[in-house]
Amino acid sequence: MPNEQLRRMDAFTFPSRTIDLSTGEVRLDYALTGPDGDLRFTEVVTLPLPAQPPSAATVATLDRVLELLHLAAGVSYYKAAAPPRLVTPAPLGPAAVAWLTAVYTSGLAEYAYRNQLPYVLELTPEVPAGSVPPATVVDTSERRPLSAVGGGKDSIVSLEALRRAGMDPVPFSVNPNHVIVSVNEASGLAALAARRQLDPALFALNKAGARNGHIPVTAINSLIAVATAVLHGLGPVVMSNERSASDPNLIWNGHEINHQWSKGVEAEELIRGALTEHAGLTEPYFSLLRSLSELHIARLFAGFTRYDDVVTSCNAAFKLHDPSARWCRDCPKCRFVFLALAPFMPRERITHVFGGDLLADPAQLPGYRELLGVDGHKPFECVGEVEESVVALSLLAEQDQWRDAPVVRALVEAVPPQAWTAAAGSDVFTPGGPNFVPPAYAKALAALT
Ligand SMILES: CC(=O)N[C@H]1[C@@H](OP(=O)(O)OP(=O)(O)OC[C@H]2O[C@@H](n3ccc(=O)[nH]c3=O)[C@H](O)[C@@H]2O)O[C@H](CO)[C@@H](O)[C@@H]1O[C@H](C)C(=O)N[C@@H](C)C(=O)N[C@@H](CCC(=O)O)C(=O)O
Ligand SMILES: Nc1ncnc2c1ncn2[C@@H]1O[C@H](COP(=O)(O)OP(=O)(O)OP(=O)(O)O)[C@@H](O)[C@H]1O
Repeated sequence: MPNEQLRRMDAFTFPSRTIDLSTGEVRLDYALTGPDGDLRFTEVVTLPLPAQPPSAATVATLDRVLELLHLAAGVSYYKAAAPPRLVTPAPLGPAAVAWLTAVYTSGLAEYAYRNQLPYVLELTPEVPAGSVPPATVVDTSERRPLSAVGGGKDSIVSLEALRRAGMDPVPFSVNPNHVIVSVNEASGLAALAARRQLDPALFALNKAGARNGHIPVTAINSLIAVATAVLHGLGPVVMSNERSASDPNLIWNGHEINHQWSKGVEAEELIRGALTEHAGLTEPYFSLLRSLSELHIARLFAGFTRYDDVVTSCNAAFKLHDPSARWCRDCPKCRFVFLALAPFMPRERITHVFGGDLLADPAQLPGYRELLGVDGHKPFECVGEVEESVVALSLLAEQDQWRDAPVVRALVEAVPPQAWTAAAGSDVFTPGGPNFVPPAYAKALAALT
């Protein structure tokens, strides 16, 4: 379909959704509609099946969670055209509407900014009038947690905190690649996995030049995790989203543009509200690491050596097409994670983990200048705050093993005096900020910190 036709699309709808309980296959149908005809898409999510068939009550709760997943996973297809109308298939309560609105506006804010589509930031879903039959209340707070694993350092810290506290976590991933499989193997814990298949028609449209950009992928993975927890009779979904995920990259047209929005605390509060209101789950989901900075998490991660051969935080390793084997060693995330881990590891160990030494490579200097706030704005990537980077640098400047590394030396000269002053008074190792961690889990984390 030519791009002009895509641009004339005026609505995005959610025609149907099915689940086959004998295979775990969930089919989510979408449509872009406009004067030149409709464009249909189907995303297929395959949930792992439990040993015993689910009860009718479980299926009813699952269905409510899948209703929310259907809405969230639409962002991938909506963004191909970005029509002005978003039309939901059924009535929703106020918490679900607030969550959905934020997923399509704040969650697509980076996309809107890059494509210069300010109206996306103001999108208001059209929700049919009517009330939603109340969901049956389900309290799973005392059951084994499902711990989302992304292959990087953060989810490893959570998994270890839960394991050490005797909470018997179940690792869970969507589309686990070789990195995630190896991390799970290194943990020694039996993991669950779900499959998610985007409609190939989307890739064809992308190739033909359709609108494209970043989507709030954590919102989607989170709901697949909650659906799996419900189906398997497990407890809360434990995420590993850090404090700085809530901080925007920049402000545009009066709106915060945050690459990591669906990892932030606002998204966490909204999804919890939607799950409680719409699916009846009283303690469905929280981030264990919410009160910690990236630098603090890096210090905790350095305490575990069993994952050194497999841990990979670099996003290039998680691309659907042509992924890198592990760290690419040349992106903002590789640069930031190296900087954050370096103060807490012997130089040989971190060089082994990454397969190279980024602070010995002067070609990395321009990227590090951005991370340290010397040039440009915070990159559109999962990286910590400028202050965290400056604190990490100040720790490196005190260590014999790092002081004379070319990148460390050049950065120490480039960072302005006021940034050093801010770093000196920094609270990066003091947990803080709003969080939704239940008391028993807070104890598990405190034992680690
Ligand atoms: C791996 C990655 O970083 N991908 C981002 C990249 O996409 P790229 O084209 O380079 O590779 P693919 O991920 O293979 O995507 C191929 C196309 O498919 C579209 N797509 C992918 C997944 C999906 O759920 N829906 C889709 O429509 C995608 O747009 C491609 O056209 O650049 C894209 C554009 O900026 C990003 O959207 C891709 O990000 C992935 C969705 C992804 O999984 N990214 C995470 C690693 C990520 O960025 N996590 C953030 C948290 C973001 C959040 O709020 O949840 C983080 O860690 O900070
Ligand atoms: N494929 C996936 N399946 C399930 N959960 C995922 C997946 N990828 C990421 N997550 C979860 O989403 C959240 C954000 O992912 P993120 O990539 O920031 O974390 P990470 O891989 O644990 O650590 P790092 O920040 O070092 O990459 C984490 O809670 C992570 O567990």
